[in-house]
Parts: sequence; structure tokens; C-alpha cells
Amino acid sequence: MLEAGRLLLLVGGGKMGEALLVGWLRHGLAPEAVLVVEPDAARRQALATTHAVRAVAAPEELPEAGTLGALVLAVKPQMMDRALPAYVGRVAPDTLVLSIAAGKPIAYFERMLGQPLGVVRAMPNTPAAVGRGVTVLCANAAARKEQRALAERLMAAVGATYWIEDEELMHAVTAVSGGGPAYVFHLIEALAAAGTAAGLPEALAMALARGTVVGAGELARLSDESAAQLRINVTSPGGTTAEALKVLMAEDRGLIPLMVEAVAAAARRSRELA
Ligand SMILES: NC(=O)C1=CN([C@@H]2O[C@H](COP(=O)(O)OP(=O)(O)OC[C@H]3O[C@@H](n4cnc5c(N)ncnc54)[C@H](OP(=O)(O)O)[C@@H]3O)[C@@H](O)[C@H]2O)C=CC1
Ligand SMILES: O=C(O)[C@@H]1CCC=N1
Repeated sequence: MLEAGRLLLLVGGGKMGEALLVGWLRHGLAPEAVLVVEPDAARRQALATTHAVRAVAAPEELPEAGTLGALVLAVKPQMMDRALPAYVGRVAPDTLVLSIAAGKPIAYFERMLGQPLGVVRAMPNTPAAVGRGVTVLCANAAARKEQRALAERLMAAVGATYWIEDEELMHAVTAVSGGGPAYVFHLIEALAAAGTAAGLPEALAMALARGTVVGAGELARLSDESAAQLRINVTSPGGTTAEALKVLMAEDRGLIPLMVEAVAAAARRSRELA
């Protein structure tokens, strides 16, 4: 995955950082080619024992030797100002700088780390932990072919990848696929709550809701039919589902206007984090 003798430095071994790490190791990245900076002691220990990678609490503890093939930035956007200065001297023009932080634009990393620098901004999502992530990537003009290819390999290891040219779209991407898994998990909670309200025991309602979302997702993945057709396939004319969909698809108060509002709110927050 990386050129021989080069290192991948992961800054932030939290939920998303670890999900990516798992995918990379599964795709052949050698644990000894990985260094992680993670201040949380419990997480650091878990990363080191579970994945056999070297993990340190702070950049000052990193070994001097080794050329960075990739610097992957996976700390919260609000922590970035504090985290980045320590890495200025560690990136070379051929190091890939890969940020997965919401909001933060490419120009921010160019400014903080010095130019010229190959920067790729990516927005993955948590299904990356099971190899079913969706990631959108966007590179700066200085990113070399090899740096883009490395970013592609790293993100393809955890799922599907899409590239965009217009970085402004990253706010919408973050709102749709970055946070999207949370909306789907909330759909499970909502369907389970509705089942309980309809008289089902709580545990059964949750099992049915979870199984339904998982099954529908798998059907959507494997089927050639559109989402609309898959919906129609469930909806017997004059049957029960049609009654529910009259509520969910109501033009003024159905799921679409609600989702449009939710995604706009997330995109607005992404712009604020920039
Ligand atoms: N979660 C998600 O679904 C997605 C997240 N992202 C992006 O990924 C990034 C990480 O998010 P997520 O994994 O959820 O957050 P987490 O809080 O789980 O992970 C961030 C980790 O970074 C650590 N950290 C804090 N400061 C530093 C520092 N200076 N150097 C190194 N590590 C540090 C934190 O430790 P401590 O807790 O001690 O502060 C924490 O363990 C964010 O920028 C987010 O926008 C992108 C797509 C999806
Ligand atoms: O909530 C967040 O800010 C991050 C970005 C997308 C998913 N989680």
C-alpha cells in the first residue's frame, strides 16, 4: 500500500481513525509502517495491543527516523489548530497529507503546514469499519499523481470512493454520507419506538427494526432496481404500506422536507467548522 521504507503517521486514533486503520491493515499495510499519535491512554493502548501498531501520546515522542509517505489527520476539526504545528517539519513535498476532518478546507492545511504540499481532503463514514464505507475525495493542484493514487488506495481499502473537483461540495457530502449513517441508525431507533407504540415488546421491536434496515440495505446493495422500485415492490396497491407512505411521503411534512432540512443544517455546521 505504501512505498517500501515509508511510514504512515495517523494523527488521532479515535472512532474514524481506528476504522481506517483496520481497513489498511486488512489490505496489507504492515503494522510496523504505521505510527499513531493518540493522547487518550486507553485508546492508545487498545490500538497498540489490538493492531500491533506503534502508538505515542504526543508528536514529541515520535521517532526521528523514517520518511513519511502519508500524514493522515483524523482529529476533530476544533483540535486541528493545536495539533498541526508539530508536523510542519515532518512533511516532505512527496508526503501525502490526507485530512478527514469535517469542514476544514485544503487551503487551511496548505497555510498551516507550508507549501508546496500535496493535500487530499476526504470525507469517509463509519461503515468503513466493516469495509462498507463511502468516501469522497478532493485534491489540491499540487497533489502529484502518486499522492492521489495513495489517497485512493487508502480510502478504497475501506469502501467505495468518489472524487470531486469542486471542494465546496464537501459540505454537502459531509452532511449526506459523512453523517448519513447516524440518520440511518436513528431510523432504526424511530422504527423501534413506533413498534413499541404499536404494542410490540421493546426487544422485539428493536430486533425487527434493526433487521429490517439491515435487510433493506443489503437488498439495495445487491439489487439492480432503483430505490423507488424497491419501495414500490413492498407497496401492495390498497395495502398497508401505502397507508404508511401517505404519511412518510406527504409533500409538506414527509421525510423529504425533513431530510432536506437536516442535511442543510449539517452542511451549515460544516461551513462554520471551516
Ligand atoms: N465519526 C465519524 O463518523 C466521522 C468523522 N470524521 C472526521 O474524523 C475526525 C475524527 O472524528 P472521530 O474519530 O469521530 O473523533 P474521535 O474523538 O473519536 O477521535 C479523535 C481522536 O483524536 C484524539 N486527539 C485529540 N487531540 C489530538 C492531537 N493533538 N493529536 C492526536 N490525537 C488527538 C482524541 O483524543 P481525546 O479524546 O483524548 O481528545 C480522539 O481519540 C474528525 O475531524 C471528524 O470530522 C469524518 C467522517 C466521519
Ligand atoms: O459529526 C461530524 O462532525 C462528523 C463529520 C461527519 C460525521 N461525523
